[in-house]
Amino acid sequence: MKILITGAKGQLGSEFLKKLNNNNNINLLALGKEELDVGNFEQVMEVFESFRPDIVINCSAYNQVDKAETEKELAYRVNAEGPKNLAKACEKYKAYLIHYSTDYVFDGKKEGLYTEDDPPNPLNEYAKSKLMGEKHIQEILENYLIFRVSWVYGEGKQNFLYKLMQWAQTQEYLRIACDEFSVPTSTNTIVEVTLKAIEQGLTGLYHLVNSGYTSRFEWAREFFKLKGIRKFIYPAYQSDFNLPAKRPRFSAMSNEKICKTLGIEIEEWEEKLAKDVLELGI
Ligand SMILES: NC(=O)C1=CN([C@@H]2O[C@H](COP(=O)(O)OP(=O)(O)OC[C@H]3O[C@@H](n4cnc5c(N)ncnc54)[C@H](OP(=O)(O)O)[C@@H]3O)[C@@H](O)[C@H]2O)C=CC1
Ligand SMILES: Cc1cn([C@H]2C[C@H](O)[C@@H](COP(=O)(O)OP(=O)(O)O[C@H]3O[C@@H](C)C(=O)[C@@H](O)[C@H]3O)O2)c(=O)[nH]c1=O
Repeated sequence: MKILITGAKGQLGSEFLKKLNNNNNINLLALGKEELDVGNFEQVMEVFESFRPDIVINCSAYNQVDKAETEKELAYRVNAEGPKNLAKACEKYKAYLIHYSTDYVFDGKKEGLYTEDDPPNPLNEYAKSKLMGEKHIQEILENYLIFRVSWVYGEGKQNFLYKLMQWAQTQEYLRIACDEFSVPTSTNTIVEVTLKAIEQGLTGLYHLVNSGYTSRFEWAREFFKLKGIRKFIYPAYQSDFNLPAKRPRFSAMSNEKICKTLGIEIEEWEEKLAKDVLELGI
């Protein structure tokens, strides 16, 4: 089986590589953005023409939420045009496309966990570009799987835990939002569940997150406790930070649909975080 991974140098792409690299049944082509720019349609078609993948796992993204407000064109190129190009190529070469979207497609006004039936209403340019990416895929392809994930962390830098470690080194105490809620989700969980879904040839849109939900403040406290870092964390409000992009206050999603469909349980975020800190040194 031939699998193409795009955005392979990011935190999710790297986790897939760790898992799939030594599998003799898989012919893996993992390309970073220098080798394959998903926003370049001709380049995408060239890679498909020569490699002819059966499965494409799109880990590429423009993920800088605040910068996307001003670098709008680039954000849409990667997050909307990229998936569109990949979907067109998958349609032509009969490949199965796996793609990732975000909890930020929601506005955070629901009083409960978001399900796949809830209407999106993105608040910022990053989220609008990601929603557009979802829509392009759904319009072009039938053989696709879109997973909305949230607050992703792994062995990379594009995550909140990495930022916390940086802040802890440079600030006397931390001020962390206690009014912003979602689900911290491990790249390891995302890879495991994605591979199970691929095995079953699942198609459609699903929410894929660890179980439970929390605030940024509690997430930070739990993380520092697990790391043995004694640092005072002051509960602040989202509005204190005056960030360029608006973020939903409560975007926690339910993983019930994917769990029921695959007949699995997904670990609570605290348990998974404890394991990741211990085993991976996150
Ligand atoms: N990180 C998070 O908190 C969340 C992530 N997601 C989604 O999960 C998926 C995986 O994200 P994650 O691994 O965390 O993100 P990363 O930012 O770690 O990885 C994304 C990768 O895509 C690369 N990339 C950027 N532009 C292009 C391009 N034009 N062509 C090909 N590759 C490109 C990036 O390169 P470079 O860094 O050099 O620009 C980076 O290596 C994405 O779809 C993301 O939107 C959803 C919710 C939360
Ligand atoms: C500067 C600062 C921010 N904050 C809070 C408020 C703010 O909303 C939040 C921003 O953190 P980040 O920039 O890491 O978060 P952000 O990049 O918005 O994280 C999101 O990334 C994208 C890719 C997603 O799809 C989402 O699921 C989510 O993971 O942190 C603090 O608590 N303390 C601080 O000192």
